[in-house]
Order: sequence, then C-alpha cells, then structure tokens
Amino acid sequence: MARKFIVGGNWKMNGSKALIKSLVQETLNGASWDTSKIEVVVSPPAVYLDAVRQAAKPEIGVSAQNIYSERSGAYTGEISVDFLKELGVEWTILGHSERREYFKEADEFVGKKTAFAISNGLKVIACIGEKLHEREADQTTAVCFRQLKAIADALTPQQWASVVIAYEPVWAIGTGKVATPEQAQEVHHAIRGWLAENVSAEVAEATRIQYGGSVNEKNCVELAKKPDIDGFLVGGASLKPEFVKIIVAGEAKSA
Ligand SMILES: O=C[C@H](O)COP(=O)(O)O
Repeated sequence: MARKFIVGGNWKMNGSKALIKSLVQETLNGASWDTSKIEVVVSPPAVYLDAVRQAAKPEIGVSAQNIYSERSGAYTGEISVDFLKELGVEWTILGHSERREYFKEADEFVGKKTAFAISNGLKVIACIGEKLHEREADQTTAVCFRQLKAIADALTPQQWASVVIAYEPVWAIGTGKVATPEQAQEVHHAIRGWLAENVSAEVAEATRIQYGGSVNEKNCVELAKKPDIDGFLVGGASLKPEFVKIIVAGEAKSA
C-alpha cells in the first residue's frame, strides 16, 4: 500500500503577521502540488493558528505544536482541543523533543495526550528520537521503542489511522547535522518493524514515518528516496521559501 508523503513545517516559537503574509499567503498559496501525492501541514505558534488557518488555502493542513490533556478548566496557558476544533485546526504535534527536554514531558504524558487528541477528532504528529549520548551508547532503537511503546499503550488499533510518527534524532535538530539517508532509513525501518511486532502488520504498513532534523532543500531529495521515509517534519527551513522545494521533493517520490 502506498503511503502518501507528508511534509510538515514546525515554526516552533517563530513567526509574525508579516511571515503569515509572505510565506503562507504569497509563497505557499501561490505554489501548487498534487494533493493525491503529497500532504502539507504547517504548524505555527498557537497565537497565530487562527490567522494561518484563515490565510492558508484549504489543501494546507494546519497543526498546533501542543495540546493539554483536558478540555477546559484552570490550566493557565494551556491549549484545548476544543479551541483547535473551533478554529478548524486538524492536527497537533505532540512529544516534540523540545517539549520533552525543556518542559519535562514524560513518555506516558505524550501517550495520554496522543490518545486524548485523537479521541477528540484531531490527527497527531507524534515525535520520537534519541539524544546524541544515547546514539553514542548504542541506545537509539531502545529510546525510540520506549517512546513509541508509551504512545502505542495509549492507543486502540483504529486510532493509529490518525497518527504520523516523526523520527527526529535530537542531535540533528537545528544543528545543521542531518542524519544520512542510510542512518535515517535504518531507524525508520526499525520503527516499522516494532509496529509490526507490537501493534499489527497493517498498522506498520500504513503508518507514515517522517524524518526531522536539519532537513533542507539540498538534502531532502536523497532522504525522500529511502523506502521507509514517508515525509519530513521541517523546522528552520519551513520558515523560508525553500519549504516549497522540500514539498516538491516529497511529491516527486510519489510520482
Ligand atoms: O520539528 C522540527 C524539527 O525539530 C527539526 O528542526 P530543524 O529542521 O530546524 O532541525
């Protein structure tokens, strides 16, 4: 079964009204791609979700960068699934390594929020990945599988239809140090194997696995050729016009 390539742009804590105008309204809305071959999602900061949803053409999905595990209440600063639904935001990223590192999000909390988001009609880009010292200690798959298990433990088999896994080696994020296509493929293949063994063959075959970590217009073509790389989660380059070139590289894979 062919998996549709999916390119996400995670703006992190970057952006402005001016960027929405230049990048979304002018550059992305002005570009064209075949939606039967590629899915595109942009993830601005929460305060800009409404403006981006209104500015972006309908074939661009919009994603939050995080949600909380309750619908409403005394949770100062948090983001409810209900807010996203009201704005027409269909996706959320969860478990990004920056959330895990700086905001101490534990594996189980990421799993709980993934299940909660999906139960409330959202689709989730769930991030996993090892730090440099873990890779150097040969712990790459052990770390990824531990993070993946916490997500799998929280989900029903049907809920996997709403999940995209983003494999993001922490040492490659924002460093310019991209994983080689072979390094990325090796981990993606292992993740798919884990899903086959621990969830089901069908889920393993259907689940899209994005690579994230210093993806840019130069390295995306070779990465996209790898059989288990089904998309990218792009940080820095998603704030620039080169994001369109990354979309085009993904589209070419399905051509
Ligand atoms: O979510 C995106 C990733 O953290 C990658 O960021 P980057 O492309 O700036 O390395």
